[in-house]
Amino acid sequence: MRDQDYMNLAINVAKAGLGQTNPNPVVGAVVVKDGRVVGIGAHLKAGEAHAEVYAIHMAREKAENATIYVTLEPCSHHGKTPPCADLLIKNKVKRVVVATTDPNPLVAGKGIKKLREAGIEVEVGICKASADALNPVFYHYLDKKIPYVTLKSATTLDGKIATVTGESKWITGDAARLDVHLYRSIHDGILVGVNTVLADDPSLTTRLPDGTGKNPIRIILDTSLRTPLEAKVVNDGNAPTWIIVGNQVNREKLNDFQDKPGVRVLQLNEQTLSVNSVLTLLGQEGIASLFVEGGAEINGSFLKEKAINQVITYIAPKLIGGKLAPTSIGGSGIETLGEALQVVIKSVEQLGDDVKIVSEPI
Ligand SMILES: Nc1c(/N=C/[C@@H](O)[C@H](O)[C@H](O)COP(=O)(O)O)[nH]c(=O)[nH]c1=O
Ligand SMILES: [Zn+2]
Repeated sequence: MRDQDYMNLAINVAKAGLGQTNPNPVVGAVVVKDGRVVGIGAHLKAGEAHAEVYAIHMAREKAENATIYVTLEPCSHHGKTPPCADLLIKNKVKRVVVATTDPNPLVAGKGIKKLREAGIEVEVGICKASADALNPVFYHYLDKKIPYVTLKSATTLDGKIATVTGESKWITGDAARLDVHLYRSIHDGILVGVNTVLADDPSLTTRLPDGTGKNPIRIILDTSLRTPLEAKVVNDGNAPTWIIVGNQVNREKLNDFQDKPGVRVLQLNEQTLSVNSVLTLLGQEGIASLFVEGGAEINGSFLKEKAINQVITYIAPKLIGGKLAPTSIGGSGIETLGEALQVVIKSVEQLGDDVKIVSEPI
């Protein structure tokens, strides 16, 4: 196997931590000695061991004179765990292959420098693009301190999210809906508007066939606190629910929700909720990744602010028409094509009968 092959293995191992490590990045490490893999590790949870620690621990005495492949530069600062660079030096690793350097100013280049000063051969840049593609959430949240926003919509071929009579269950099939639950399971928060709560009474939990998958925090944008007291999101206790309201909501209305399990009402000091204030608040609350499931009005407000980092579109092979049938993005809309949010299509795939398109704003 070549360096690239071992690094691709480390990249795949890193994916074990997806959705579990925020606000830390996912990282993978593979230790190779005399052409044999002797240690593998992934960072699984912020505050717990780093990928290198697991891999070196598994390699034991074979780590001496071995090569370690790490998807991100080994840390050199004393965070919640001792520096990995010191661990590699202590275990007399011979060569360190790093896919990409750490964007964290605390770390950038320091780990590599420490290793080289200890006489360890360090190579940087193998599979850099694939390694960077692991952590868009980490890079974005570190830089901006607001969540990385994925906007998801599910429409018919003619772009509708429901019929003129409001019927929407279901537009997409099981495979696409399962895919949505996989996204939910790796996100810190899922956000809908109160109109979706009123129309669908959604549970917004992760329901994977094997019953695994963590539930994201359910975030409801609800300027005047119209969320019904009997709604699933405030009664099922399956996941925390944060209802974000404007400053016109009075005290007794707020008190109605205080004994609801896991429900927090967060009041912003503005009459109507602006996307930027919501994202700033969620960033402060530690939400690094946000899955926006609409509906149309909410999607419209995120589009207006261009507060979108990734778009997941599911298209079902159905036509329902209807001038009044809602499309996936409502709101006041963008008036000129020149101001359109231009995206790059990253992938197109078939999921059952539906098509899934992943795109990212340029
Ligand atoms: N109508 C559809 C969707 N609809 C999405 C939202 O309008 C629903 O309220 C929300 O997914 C329900 O959440 P739940 O109760 O946790 O299942 N989303 C999809 O991917 N396909 C659809 O056909
Ligand atoms: Zn480390």
